[in-house]
Amino acid sequence: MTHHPEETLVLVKPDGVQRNLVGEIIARIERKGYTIVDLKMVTATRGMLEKHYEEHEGKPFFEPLVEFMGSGPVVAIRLGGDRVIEGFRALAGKTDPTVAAPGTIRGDLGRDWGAGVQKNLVHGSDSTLSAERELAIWFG
Ligand SMILES: Nc1ncnc2c1ncn2[C@@H]1O[C@H](COP(=O)(O)OP(=O)(O)OP(=O)(O)O)[C@@H](O)[C@H]1O
Repeated sequence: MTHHPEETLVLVKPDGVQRNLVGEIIARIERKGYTIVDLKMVTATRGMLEKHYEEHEGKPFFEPLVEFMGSGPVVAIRLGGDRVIEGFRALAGKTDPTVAAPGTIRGDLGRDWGAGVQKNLVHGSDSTLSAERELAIWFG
């Protein structure tokens, strides 16, 4: 049987695009050895974001998060590689960029800009099930 490496959805969020960190973030992903299978820049619709963040619906940060994520273009990446889901999340670092470990994308490039942990540069799917669901939203 042929070997199909795992895939995950990575997003460079609007703060990463606005700060011109797309190249830096992609360079880290490539140096780690993962494969960019597909990539596009897109400004998400409200519908896409409501689906993407459906697990957070009703939480106090949901509305501001959807608004922020639709405030400008994001770079969506279909990323492949063995254990890429956990591997990319390790590269990204903890959700809160203020305390994310140095060496990670969020730890090296992120901080609190006054809206708590919202502007944390990247998203990465957290399970095979979310990866499949999220890749369908962003890549159809
Ligand atoms: N308390 C909060 N206040 C503001 N924004 C938040 C808060 N918690 C989470 N977020 C935002 O919602 C996103 C999704 O939250 P989640 O808990 O799934 O974090 P994560 O799994 O580390 O991040 P992601 O799913 O984006 O990789 C976070 O990346 C962050 O942008």
